[in-house]
Amino acid sequence: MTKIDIFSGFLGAGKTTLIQKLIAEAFHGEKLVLIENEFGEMSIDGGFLQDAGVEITEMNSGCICCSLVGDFGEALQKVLAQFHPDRILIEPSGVGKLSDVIRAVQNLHMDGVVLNSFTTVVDANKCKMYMKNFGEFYNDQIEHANSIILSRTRNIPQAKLDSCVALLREHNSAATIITTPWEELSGVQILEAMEHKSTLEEELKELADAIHHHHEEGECCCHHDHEEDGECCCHHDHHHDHDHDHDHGHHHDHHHADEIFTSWGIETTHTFTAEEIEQALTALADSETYGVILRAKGIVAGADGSWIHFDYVPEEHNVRTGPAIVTGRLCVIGSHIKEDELKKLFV
Ligand SMILES: Nc1nc2c(ncn2[C@@H]2O[C@H](COP(=O)(O)OP(=O)(O)OP(=O)(O)O)[C@@H](O)[C@H]2O)c(=O)[nH]1
Repeated sequence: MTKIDIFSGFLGAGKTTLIQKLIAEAFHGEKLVLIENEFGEMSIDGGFLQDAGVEITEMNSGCICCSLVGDFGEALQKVLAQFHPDRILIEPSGVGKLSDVIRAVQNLHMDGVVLNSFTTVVDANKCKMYMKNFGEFYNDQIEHANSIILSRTRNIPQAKLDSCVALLREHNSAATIITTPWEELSGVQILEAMEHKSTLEEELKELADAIHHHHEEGECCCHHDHEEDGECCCHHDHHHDHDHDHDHGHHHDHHHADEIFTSWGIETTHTFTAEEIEQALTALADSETYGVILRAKGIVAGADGSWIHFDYVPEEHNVRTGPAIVTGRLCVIGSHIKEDELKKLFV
């Protein structure tokens, strides 16, 4: 039996960090496959997972709710046949809807596979802001999680933590919520909370009902009403769909991630100093100039021969040295981002 664990969470919440901890501390002796569906031009990571002997399948094309159904099914079948893993870890894009991912997995009806857990990682400091600004995506991730794991709770003011938990509870009364800083917990403790069976069973039942309902309505995973043409928009090009909606003068309140979020990425042979990267990341907070930047990450050559690895989420960035990669690359994700201005910073 292969367990599937889904690790949802908004851009930069800490999904990869959590997976890393569980691999180091909780999944000992298990054969693991990680399927990543990054939003953006390229996936950037420091290679730690390969080092840990984890098979990685990347799916970098397209929106999760549509591409998942076909490509994802294929990717899953392939890794099952090839590796017979004990566990498949799925890390959907930070702007993917968890309900779409769960539904896509369930619709595959694969033998020998059990949906084991669906977890959402939440940055405790940004919960309120993201709920307000990106609720359609963010709240879906909260509502469908059977456990919610807060990141960055170490030095958070008590009142902020309380209000974060209260907000989460408004959207999900049943999930196990982990509020303890991860450093104080073992991976095994976290995994036990993730696998909290009773809520998972309830959640699966609710989802089964929802899927049944969904089929009755003749809707596809996009929640669009396709009665007019009887076809699921998943087979269409998204942009075509928009035209279609405009043509018929009706609008819907369901968005694809790529309608709201955009990404810009480059491969670069330029060298940078750590100070230059620091300055560039500090500048990203200026949303007038750059748009709302939600996430940036990259690995670029340092002017001194080292390699610079960096991460950015609003109000926080991290610049460090790390191993070389085959060519420098970086990626920026946000809402209404201004590529021309970003180029001035990084090109
Ligand atoms: N201080 C602190 N930083 C954290 C914590 N979790 C993650 N980070 C940092 O936040 C940044 C993003 O973490 P990731 O684990 O890459 O987040 P992700 O959800 O995989 O991000 P995406 O790449 O957008 O999918 C990194 O710089 C982490 O080191 C935490 O609990 N505390």
